[in-house]
Order: sequence, then C-alpha cells, then structure tokens
Amino acid sequence: MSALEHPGLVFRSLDPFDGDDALLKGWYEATRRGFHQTRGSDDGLQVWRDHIRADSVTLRGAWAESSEFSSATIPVATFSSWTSPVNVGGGASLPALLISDVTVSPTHRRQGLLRKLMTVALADAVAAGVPLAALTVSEGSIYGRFGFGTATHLRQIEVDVTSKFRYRPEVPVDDGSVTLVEPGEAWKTVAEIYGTFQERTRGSVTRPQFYEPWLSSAYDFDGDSKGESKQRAALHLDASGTPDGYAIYKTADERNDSGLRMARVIDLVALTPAAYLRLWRFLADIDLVERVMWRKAPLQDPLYWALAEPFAVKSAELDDMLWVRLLDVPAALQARPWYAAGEVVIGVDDALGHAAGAWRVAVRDGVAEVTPTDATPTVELAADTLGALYLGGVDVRTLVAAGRITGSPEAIETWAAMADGGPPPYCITGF
Ligand SMILES: CC(=O)SCCNC(=O)CCNC(=O)[C@H](O)C(C)(C)COP(=O)(O)OP(=O)(O)OC[C@H]1O[C@@H](n2cnc3c(N)ncnc32)[C@H](O)[C@@H]1OP(=O)(O)O
Repeated sequence: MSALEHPGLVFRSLDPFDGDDALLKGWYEATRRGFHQTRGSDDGLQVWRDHIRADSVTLRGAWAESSEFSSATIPVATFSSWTSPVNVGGGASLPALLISDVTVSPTHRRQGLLRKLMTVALADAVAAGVPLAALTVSEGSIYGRFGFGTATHLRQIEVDVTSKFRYRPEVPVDDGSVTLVEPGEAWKTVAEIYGTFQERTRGSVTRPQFYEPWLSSAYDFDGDSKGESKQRAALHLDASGTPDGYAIYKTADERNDSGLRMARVIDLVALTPAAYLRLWRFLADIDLVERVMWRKAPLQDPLYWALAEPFAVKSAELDDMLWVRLLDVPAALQARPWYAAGEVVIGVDDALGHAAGAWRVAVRDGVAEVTPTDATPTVELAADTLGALYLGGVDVRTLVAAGRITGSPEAIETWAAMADGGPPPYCITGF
C-alpha cells in the first residue's frame, strides 16, 4: 500500500482557491468537529477561507469512499500546512512547514491516518527544500515519534494589580505614553510592531493571516460571529511619539477562579523594556480590576524583577509552545547561532529518516559547518531531542540529566559549550 492509501477512504488535497466548495466547507466542518467546536457560521468560513488563501495553505484530508451512511463532504481526517519563516536566533530566519488542524474522526482513530498524512507532508517539505517543521500541540505524547521536540515555553501569570503593584525605586520613569485606540484602527500599527518583534526574537513565528481578523476584532473566534466586542487595544508611544508596544486585552465579564475582577491580556508585545513595564503599569492602572492574567509571559520576565513585591506575580502554569523538527540538519544547524568553537560528531536517531545519521558539527567564530560523516558519533540523541535543543529553549546538561543525550563526557562538554547560550526563545504565536 502506498503512503496515502487506506481501505474505504479516498485522500485528496484541496486547492484553497479553486477547490470544490462543498469539500472545502466539509473540511472546515471536520476540524470544528475534531476540536469540539460548534458547527461553523458562514462568517467563520469566510475568515478561514481568507487565511488558507493568504497563507497558501495545503489542505489534506481523507474522505469515506462510499457516502451511503457517511458524509460525502466531511472528511474523517484533516491536516493543514503552510510554509512561513521562524526566527532561529542570531538575526536569522528559516522557512518552516507549519502544521495545523490535525484531526481524525473517532470512527477512524488509531488506524494510522495521522501517521500517513504526517509522513507525506514532511516528505513533500523535504522535497521542496524546507529545512524545518513546527507545530503547537494538544497533547504532549503525540508528536515526539515524528521527530518534534518542545522548543519554546511560556508562562501563564496572574498579576495582583491592587496596591501590591509598585515598581522598585530604581526602575526608570518612562518618558513615553500610553494611548487607547480601537482595535480595528490599531491593527496596522500592531502588525508593524509584531513584525519588528518577529525579526528580533529567537523562536518567534511569522503570523498567519487570521491574526488580522482576530486582533483587529473583526471576528469573534470564540463566539464564531462577526465583530468581537470585548477586546480593547492600548499602544505605547516612545518619547518621540513612535509606537513601540501594544497590549490587547479584555475586561468585560472577566473573573478569576476566586471571583476577583480580572483583565485578560490577549496579546502584548513591547520592543523595549521601558514599553513593556509601562504597558504593565497601564494594565495595573485599570480601575475596577484586581488581577491581570496573561497566558504568554516570557520565562525570564522583567516584570517580576521590577516589582517591589515580586510575589504580586503568580505563575500558574508552564506551557509548551512551539514544537520543532529538523528536516535538513546541515541547513538548520548552520543557520542558528553557536557559542563556542569546537567539533563534535552527533548521531541522530530519526525513525522518519530526514535527520538520521552521523553529522560532524564544527564551530568557528560562532558559525557551524555541518557535514554528513562516516565517523562514529560521540554524542547521540533522537530527532525530537535535537528539535527541543534547536532554539536554545533547554540546555544540553538538562537533556543529558533526563537521559535524552548520551555520549562521552568530553564530547558532551564540548557540545554543551557550542550549543548552549544566547537569549531564551520566545514564541507567542499559536496557529
Ligand atoms: C498540530 C495539531 O493540530 S495538534 C491537534 C491534534 N488533534 C487533536 O488533538 C484532535 C483530537 N485527536 C485526534 O483527532 C486524533 O486522536 C489524532 C489526530 C491526535 C491522532 O490521529 P490517529 O489517526 O488516531 O493517529 P495514528 O493512528 O496515525 O497514530 C500515530 C501514532 O501516534 C500515536 N498516537 C495517536 N494519538 C495519540 C495520543 N493522543 N496520545 C498518544 N499517542 C497517540 C499512535 O498510538 C500511533 O503510534 P505508533 O504509530 O507509534 O504506534
């Protein structure tokens, strides 16, 4: 049986522009069903169409061959992907296959449909010369077997913004200002600020088109209707009046588990530390709000260190964010930054083959040269562990301690000195 064959099913790829309309609508419905959402509205369908067209999304699916007792249009499996830049550190970006909307109907689960769709999508990306793949996950146990490792994390925080919220005396007073703008009017500025953040931030992903209807409040993704009415937008302007940060947040009807009145940050990007702390000052200054919740705070958060009472920041949860998989080991490793000169032969175990083999990694002046070799590896790891290491979100010693990297002590020491360093990766873009 070839890669995309399964008894009783037909596999298709749908063209976002010219695909059969009923099948496109059915594909969209399958994802809504798979993620336990309501049936989709026409407005939601249009928003999705705009995204798949703007981002040139490949839509794969498997439909029942006979529709006598099953849907002719709603597939039993869906898988979407598109190619977009990921910042890999040191000012470099690489194209990555971004994978989303993976669903398999309960009637066909654990029959290998995800495996088939994933295998074909990754092989196509390799054939097209795409060096990385990335996704965000619903469960942590699914994608390691396909070579994906957890490469970036986020912290969920809840901040006490009552009288506890005070900056330490040495925190400089911001000479910029904050202004409230309607989200639709703020969108162009928001997109520009995010674009700069994306260029500067290791681990950040270029946003798909659906961030526009979401953050501009044109469409309510939770309510599946036109016009999100609760979101507010604040821009930070530097001393010269140039926007360099924003916060998009909600206050209406928001309460935390203890019933305290809450603001929920939807998206917050600041290009300078001053803008970051000033936007937090602004959020803390919203009257009738006792707590501010944000799911996407950085692991190393200046807010905690700037507060006179750092315990005003409660970290509820550490969340995984971006999972990364190397498809072209030399291209991927040569693009990222390195932190010490040295040479190591790594052996990568990859069931799908794309990263498998022995690779000589030689670093000079912060740049790696990576070549396949017949030499015996002195450091061994699996493809998902290489993915986890790739953006610097975890260090070599931690993965050695976890039993996921083995090798001679000297080679591991050299590999750690070469690989570990630089700013922690930070990705706030789900897809
Ligand atoms: C990028 C994203 O879209 S993340 C969202 C993923 N989707 C969801 O969570 C929606 C609900 N879940 C589903 O639709 C399905 O259960 C899926 C897509 C997760 C899995 O689809 P299936 O077709 O059942 O997976 P498939 O049969 O190909 O399994 C492939 C391998 O993954 C394993 N696997 C599949 N699902 C899970 C799981 N939830 N937990 C652990 N292992 C899993 C299988 O055991 C199998 O292992 P093996 O081949 O090494 O023996």
